[in-house]
Amino acid sequence: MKKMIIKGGQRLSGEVTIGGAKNSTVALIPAAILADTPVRFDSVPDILDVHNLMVILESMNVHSTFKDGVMEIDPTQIVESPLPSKAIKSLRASYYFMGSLLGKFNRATVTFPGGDNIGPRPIDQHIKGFKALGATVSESDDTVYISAKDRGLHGAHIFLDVVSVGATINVILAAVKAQGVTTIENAAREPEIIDLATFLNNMGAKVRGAGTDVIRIEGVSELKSTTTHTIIPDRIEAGTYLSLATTVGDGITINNIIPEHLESFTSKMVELGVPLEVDEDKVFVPSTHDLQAIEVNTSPFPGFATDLQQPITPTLLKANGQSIINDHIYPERIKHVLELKKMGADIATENGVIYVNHTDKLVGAEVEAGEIRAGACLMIAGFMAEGTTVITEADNILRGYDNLVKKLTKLGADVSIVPQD
Ligand SMILES: CC(=O)N[C@H]1[C@@H](OP(=O)(O)OP(=O)(O)OC[C@H]2O[C@@H](n3ccc(=O)[nH]c3=O)[C@H](O)[C@@H]2O)O[C@H](CO)[C@@H](O)[C@@H]1O
Ligand SMILES: C=C(OP(=O)(O)O)C(=O)O
Repeated sequence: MKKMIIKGGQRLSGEVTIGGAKNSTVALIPAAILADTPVRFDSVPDILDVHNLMVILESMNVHSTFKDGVMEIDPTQIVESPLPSKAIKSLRASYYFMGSLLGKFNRATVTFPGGDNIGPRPIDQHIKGFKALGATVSESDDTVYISAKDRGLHGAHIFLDVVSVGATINVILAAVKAQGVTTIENAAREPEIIDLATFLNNMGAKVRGAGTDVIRIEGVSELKSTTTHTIIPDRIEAGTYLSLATTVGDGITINNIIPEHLESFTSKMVELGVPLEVDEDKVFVPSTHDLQAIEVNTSPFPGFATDLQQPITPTLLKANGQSIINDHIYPERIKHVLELKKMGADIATENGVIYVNHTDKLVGAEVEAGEIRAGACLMIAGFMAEGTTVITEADNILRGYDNLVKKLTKLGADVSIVPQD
C-alpha cells in the first residue's frame, strides 16, 4: 500500500488534460477477448485497474502491451485457465470476464470481484441475464460457475429489475455472439456503455440502442478489429478536477471533456454559483467565491453520478449554508465523512443523508482513503487544508486517477506518493 502526502494551502492554476474513462476501459479490456484478431485502444488511462486487468489477460495467454496511452491486446492464442484471484479481487470490473468468457467459450469460472467498499453490491441482475441467455449458474467458495456448454447461448428478452451498469455490460458481452436476438429493457444509459457498443460494432457486432434504456443485440459469429478504438474521456476524473479547481484554483482549464457527459455535475456547479466557461471540449473554472448551498441527489445517468458525490463535497464545505447529499445508489457511501471531520469539517450523516455545513478552515491530518472517491474527496480537502495531510490506503485513489501526481504537480500542487509503512 501507498500513502499520499499533501502540503496544503497553495493556490493551483494552469491546465489539466483528462484521460480515458476508467469505467469504459475496464469493460473494453475484458471485451477484447471476444475478438478474433488483435485489438488496439488509445487514450487508455494509466491506472492500477488497467495493470491488474493485464495480469488477468496474461493468465489466459492473452498478451498485452501498454505504452503512452496505447494498449495492444492479442487474444488470438487465448486458453481457458483459472484466473488469478488476487488480481480479480483488486477491482470490481473483473466481473466482466463472466460475460466475455461466457460469450467466448460458453463457460466462465470467476471468483467474486473486489472493487470499492461502498455498501452491498449484489450481482443478481448479471446472473439473471446469464440464465435468461441459457446458462446455468452456481456459486460456491466465493466463485461463480457459469456454463452454457451443452446447448450454447441464445437470444432472450431481459428486463433488469434495477438499472445496473455492470449487468447491462455483462449481458451485452455474453449476448454479442449468442444465437439470435437479445433485448435488454431498463438498461443503464451511461456513456461508457455507448463506448463499449461502439468498439464492438466497429468489429462487426450488432448492438443497437446503447445510451437508451432498451438495447437490442443481434448475435454475430465473428468479431474482427480493423481500427484503433479511442476511449472516451473520464467524466468522473473531470468532475473531480472541477471540484479541485472550484476550491483551490486560481483559474484552471480542464481539457478533453465531453460537456454533455458532465451536465448533471456542471449544472450543480452553476447552481452553487461557480461561473464556469464551458467550451466544445474543455471547461475553464475561474477563481470562485460566494457559493450557495445546494442539494445533491444521485441517480443513474443522466442523473448526478454517485462517483461524484464525494468529490463535490469539498466544494460544498465552501458554500454558505447547509448542503444536503442523498446517495440513492449507494446510501452507505459515506467513508469520507469521519475522515473529513478529523480535518475540521462541519459535516454529519443521519439516516443515510449527508449534511455539509460551511467550514471556514480545514487542517491537515492523517486520514484514510477507504475507497477511490472518498480518497479523491480527501485529496481535495488536503489541498484546502492548512499544513500537511497524509492519506493512507492511497492505492484506492490510484485505481482510477490517471497520472495523478504528474497532473497535480503541473497545476502547482505539492503532492507525493510514498510507500506506506
Ligand atoms: C466499473 C464500473 O463501471 N463501476 C461503476 C458501476 O458499478 P456497478 O456496475 O457495480 O454498479 P451498478 O450500476 O450495477 O449498481 C447500481 C445499483 O444497482 C444495484 N445492483 C446492481 C447489480 C445487481 O445485480 N443488483 C443490484 O441490486 C447496486 O447495488 C446499486 O445500488 O456503476 C456504479 C453506479 O453508477 C458506479 O459507482 C461504479 O463506478
Ligand atoms: C465505485 C467505483 O468503482 P468500481 O465500480 O470499479 O469499484 C468508482 O469508480 O467510483
